[in-house]
Amino acid sequence: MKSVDLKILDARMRDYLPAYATAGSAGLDLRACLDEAMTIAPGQTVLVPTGLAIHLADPGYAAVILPRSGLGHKHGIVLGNLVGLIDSDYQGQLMVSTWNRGAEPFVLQPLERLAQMVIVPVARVAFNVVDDFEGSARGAGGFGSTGRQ
Ligand SMILES: O=c1ccn([C@H]2C[C@H](O)[C@@H](COP(=O)(O)OP(=O)(O)OP(=O)(O)O)O2)c(=O)[nH]1
Ligand SMILES: [Mg+2]
Repeated sequence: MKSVDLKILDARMRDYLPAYATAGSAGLDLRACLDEAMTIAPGQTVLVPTGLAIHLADPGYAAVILPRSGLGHKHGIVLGNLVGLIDSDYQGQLMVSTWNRGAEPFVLQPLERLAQMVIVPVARVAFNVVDDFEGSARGAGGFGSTGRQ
């Protein structure tokens, strides 16, 4: 398993480090590093600190922050940026843009798990500018061009 440097920015997080819940989990839950409960009104977006920083260091990796399915589906708590992308050279605090897209106020509790982070491999490319592409089966056929069945 790859080792990633992690800084604990708030001492309370020491006992709540992100961990895989099961041997097959892809996501690491991120918690709300809050001093007190916070009510997020319908339609409101708040930036929630996690009390943690990571430094992936290797440009062949990134982290993505995704909603937790239960919070998103049942309570409308998703991400203001839809998906958060953590660059391999980012060393600042992991922040969760938290959007209540639901119809009811949502009370976010201190240390509640509010989003999840997935570490992903990244292919970085150099562009080769051309006038024409080599032919492909799809060509420029776009949305729906292969039909529905
Ligand atoms: O949900 C998120 C998204 C991003 N970040 C941090 C890590 C990321 O590396 C940095 C910049 O994010 P991004 O590149 O998506 O934002 P930007 O608006 O393009 O800002 P910048 O000009 O800093 O690149 O902010 C978070 O902590 N949480
Ligand atoms: Mg950017």
